[in-house]
Amino acid sequence: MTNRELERERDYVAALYQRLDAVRNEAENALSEVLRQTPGGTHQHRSERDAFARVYGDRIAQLREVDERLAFGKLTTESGAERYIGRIGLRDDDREPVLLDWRAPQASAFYQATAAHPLGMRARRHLMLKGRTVQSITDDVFDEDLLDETAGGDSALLAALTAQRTGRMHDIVATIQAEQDRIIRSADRGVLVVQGGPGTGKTAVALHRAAYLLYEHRERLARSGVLIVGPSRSFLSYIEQVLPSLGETGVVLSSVGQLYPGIEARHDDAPEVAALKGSHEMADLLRRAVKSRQVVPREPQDIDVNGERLTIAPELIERAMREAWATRRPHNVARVTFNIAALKALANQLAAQLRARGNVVDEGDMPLLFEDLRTAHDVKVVLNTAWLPLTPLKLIEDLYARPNWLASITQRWSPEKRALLRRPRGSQLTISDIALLDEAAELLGEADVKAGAERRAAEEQRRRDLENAEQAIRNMGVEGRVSAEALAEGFADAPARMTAAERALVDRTWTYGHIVVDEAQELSPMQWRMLKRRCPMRSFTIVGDIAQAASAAAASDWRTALRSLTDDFRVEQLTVNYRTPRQIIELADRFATAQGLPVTPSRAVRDAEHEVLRSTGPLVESVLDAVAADRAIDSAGTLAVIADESLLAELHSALRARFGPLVAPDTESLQHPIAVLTPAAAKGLEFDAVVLAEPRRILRASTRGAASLYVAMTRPTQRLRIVSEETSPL
Ligand SMILES: Nc1ncnc2c1ncn2[C@@H]1O[C@H](COP(=O)(O)OP(=O)(O)OP(=O)(O)O)[C@@H](O)[C@H]1O
Repeated sequence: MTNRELERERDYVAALYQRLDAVRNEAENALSEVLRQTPGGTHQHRSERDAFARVYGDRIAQLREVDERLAFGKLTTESGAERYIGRIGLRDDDREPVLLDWRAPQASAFYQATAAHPLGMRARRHLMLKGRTVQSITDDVFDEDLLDETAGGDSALLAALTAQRTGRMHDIVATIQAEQDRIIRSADRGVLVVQGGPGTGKTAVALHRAAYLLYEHRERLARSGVLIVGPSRSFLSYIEQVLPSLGETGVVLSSVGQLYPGIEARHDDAPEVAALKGSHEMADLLRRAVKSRQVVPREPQDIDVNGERLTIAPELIERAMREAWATRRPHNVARVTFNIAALKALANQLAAQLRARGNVVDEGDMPLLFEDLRTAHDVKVVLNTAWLPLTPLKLIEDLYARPNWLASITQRWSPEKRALLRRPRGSQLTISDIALLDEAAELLGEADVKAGAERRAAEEQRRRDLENAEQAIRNMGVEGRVSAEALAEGFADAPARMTAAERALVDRTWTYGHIVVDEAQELSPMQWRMLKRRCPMRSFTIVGDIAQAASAAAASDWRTALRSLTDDFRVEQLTVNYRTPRQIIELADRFATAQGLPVTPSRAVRDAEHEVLRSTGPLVESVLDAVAADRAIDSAGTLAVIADESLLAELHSALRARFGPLVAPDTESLQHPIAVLTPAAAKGLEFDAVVLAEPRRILRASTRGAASLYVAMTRPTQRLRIVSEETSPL
């Protein structure tokens, strides 16, 4: 029976691949057709041709991405109808669906149906493919009458969980579990927090949810974009394949250190500095800092305008300032109002002065006087001293590098607290600085009024491009096959041509349709403020584990953590650990609970083949031995040596000397079988095996040492070895 079933599935899946090839051919033919059209005609024609070529090119690339495991499941309904589930939807020549996109509502029973709640289904079948061929099938039967005909066999989930890790995260589309599926498909509005212990699939769920939302709200989100924020660059490279493999390419991935366009911060400050920079009070401090750059002079100022002496009274400056403040615009924008108000008042004063000396000055002369004053050096100096144009970088650098100024705006701070911010100009920006720069940019506004106007013009152009694209699609008769948004992106002249995702990355003021934040427990109030500005509609998926919060600026519960974002959020819990075998997670949870961390207990789906091993002895030697012993068990898997920063360099060079090119060249890379990492760099990642070097050192490294150690212990999918010089706290 099983063989017959297997053959049947092979035939069906083979037909699906034929269909995929046919669709791809269609796109390739359409592309060649477009490219064959002779260039020439109007600029508009050429631009349309290029845009169509780009859209078809993208479609072909997308169809290539979904080749692997195109179909992975089948539902049999109570009436006997069969629905195949895959990475994308496909229809046959008669437009009948032959493969359902996993995100379609009719596919949801594949993930949700159970024997107790079969949701109108008789059976669910998992199809395991190798290349384009079905290798095996496993069935869950919800109807006892069908038991005879079913295949049985290994669970697809266990096969996925025990598979060797490659250093890159894979999609879980074939084996999403019911509790995960509910979260993935929940409504996009508002703020959703997904809390779960390590390895419960939070990252996987977050990424699949992004893919789901893009499917469900394609039009809106293609225009505004989805942003995924992760803790580090190495984490982003770990997850970057997942969405393309689900056919989604337009998502913006960014680490917190990359959220300010044009700058990439890769290192953070010392914990107590990061905690201060991340705290709410920095928002007030920056506001005061900006305000302190709007100064009414104490004394009247005597100036010279083309040989004419003028005295500028402090009251004149103050009145102009009041006018500017009334606009409630940011500093640099309001400065324009200030300047105009001051120049007008000065022009009146100058006119009165000239008239008093018997000159005739009428209304027609006023623009000339205004212009004379605007270009006069002395006037510029006075107005700039009163209201200096500022860039975010200059404001932040001054704040750190000018202790007297800092003291003048932080009178209630202790000298020790101020000293935390002290730093010479030109120092490298840290991850914590990024949110401060962003806050400063918000308070300052566009320094260059022209740049603002150019941006508005570009937005207007994009709107027109979109209308033209819609028209071009109607003209070509390809409605529903090509999206106007994608086509419009191709209209821009080559150097400026950017996808929505690319535009979002370079534009600080871009607002996204949805933001996914991973390892969200680490974010500081200032970082949440920055993210709130990136999505004023507050449509967020926030995933994390409060017990793993290791950064100094992190909060210890979600309500406090999210205070700068919203009070109104819903929390979903994930409770099954898919990564870490029972023995390891039990040890880790016991340790974390004893340390007072707010652990969310999770149930492991499997037992380890190997118990947790402990060894003591001279550290470097013992680590080398532990790595060698593990390679003897599995020479092809991934292994991470995790240690406190202070031990990293020594361990890394010893490992390089012993294991050569198997070891990553630096302490960030993941593309080698053996990685050497701090707990912070290992955050969110996983390896077949972990060698944990000198846990006591990690525990004592900071006030959040216990959380770092908890993170480190929960990285392995198979084996954990704990190595220490003397006794270990574990
Ligand atoms: N339904 C599933 N099917 C197959 N694999 C799964 C499933 N859910 C999770 N996994 C796997 O479990 C591992 C852990 O998932 P993930 O990294 O998303 O966990 P996490 O909760 O984000 O962990 P951490 O808090 O440690 O960052 C990954 O390898 C993921 O692919």
